[in-house]
Amino acid sequence: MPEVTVGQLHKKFGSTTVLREIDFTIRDGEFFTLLGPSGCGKSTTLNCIAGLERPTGGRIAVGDTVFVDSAAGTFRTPEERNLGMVFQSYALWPHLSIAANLAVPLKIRKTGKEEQARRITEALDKVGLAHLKDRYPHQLSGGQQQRVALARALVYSPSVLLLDEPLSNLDAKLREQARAWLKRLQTDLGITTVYVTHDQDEALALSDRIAVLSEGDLLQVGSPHEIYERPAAAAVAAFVGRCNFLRGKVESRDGGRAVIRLEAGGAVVRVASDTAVTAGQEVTVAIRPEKFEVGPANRPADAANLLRTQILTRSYVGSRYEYDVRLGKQVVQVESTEPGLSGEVGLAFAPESALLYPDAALPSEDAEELLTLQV
Ligand SMILES: Nc1ncnc2c1ncn2[C@@H]1O[C@H](COP(=O)(O)OP(=O)(O)OP(=O)(O)O)[C@@H](O)[C@H]1O
Repeated sequence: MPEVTVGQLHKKFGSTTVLREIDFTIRDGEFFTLLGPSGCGKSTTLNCIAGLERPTGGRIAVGDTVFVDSAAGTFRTPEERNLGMVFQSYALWPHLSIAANLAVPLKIRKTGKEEQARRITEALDKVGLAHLKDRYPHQLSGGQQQRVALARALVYSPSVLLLDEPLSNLDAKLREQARAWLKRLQTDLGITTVYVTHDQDEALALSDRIAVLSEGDLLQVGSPHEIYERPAAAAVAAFVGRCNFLRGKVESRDGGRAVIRLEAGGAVVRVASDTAVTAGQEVTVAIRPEKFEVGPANRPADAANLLRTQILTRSYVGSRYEYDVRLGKQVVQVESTEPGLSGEVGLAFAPESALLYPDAALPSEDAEELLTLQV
């Protein structure tokens, strides 16, 4: 299976730029996910790889085969690319049986009758539906239709599998089962897969690596662990998982740590930082809700950073409790297995478990509104 290289990919619709110089390489056999909020350009990127959109600039290649090279005027049609594609809508032909649906791409490729039958059985076996080959799409559940769509994309042995939100039409429980099944299938087949989703949990669970897009820019490419633990930008931290953003001003540096006075509550905290920040600079400190250790408000502050806060509300979410706490004029989200926290509490966090972004801008106005108390 080949690598997929996308270089300097640029796309405009009319005068609107929707992709700006996107660069990534997908490794052989990798499950690679394009993740980001609605409208960030995920589907456009996938469609450029599929050949359904013509990029305004850049280069796309699979192995040694160049699909697009804008500078050289190269553009291969979707049929010439031999990629397997599955859409959210499945796009099965309702008047054709399952076997006949799978035969369509084989007929287009002029595959012989016997070979067609062999490939159809093999592809349906892969998705566990060979016994339903004579049924029609409306006689199958949503989950089964989605498997048929996948079998139809695999039946002609594509070099790469392209999946655009394929699980979005399934209900929550089925979606989780389908996710595990899809991951097993992809691992068994070892097929290079490009997956589009706006669902961060799905991206974290399925992917070998994730590319996070925002408004046409590629913000970060990394393993799920890197994306969650070391987000390259505040916007990545905000989009993947829950995160608190605290504004502050750098007072000094202390070795590999920045000493910061927080705007909310006025506490002075230390945050590990490789980024060059200087005294007086405005920064944003990002801390995930599970990185806080909750304890008494009056314990000694020298062991770790300590924020004195007040519990506002508690929600039970099954495995843990989520608390909203007040820090100055801001609401901070905290996770704990302790059921009975109330009144004043101290939130401790290690300098290494917070993230520092060298600008005072919160990722979005929505986030700011959500996190600020109206007092
Ligand atoms: N054919 C088109 N003509 C004009 N604008 C388009 C066209 N297709 C997409 N766009 C715009 O390009 C931007 C990126 O769209 P795209 O579908 O790639 O986003 P996305 O991240 O896949 O979002 P979603 O998850 O909502 O599908 C959006 O602003 C969208 O409105």
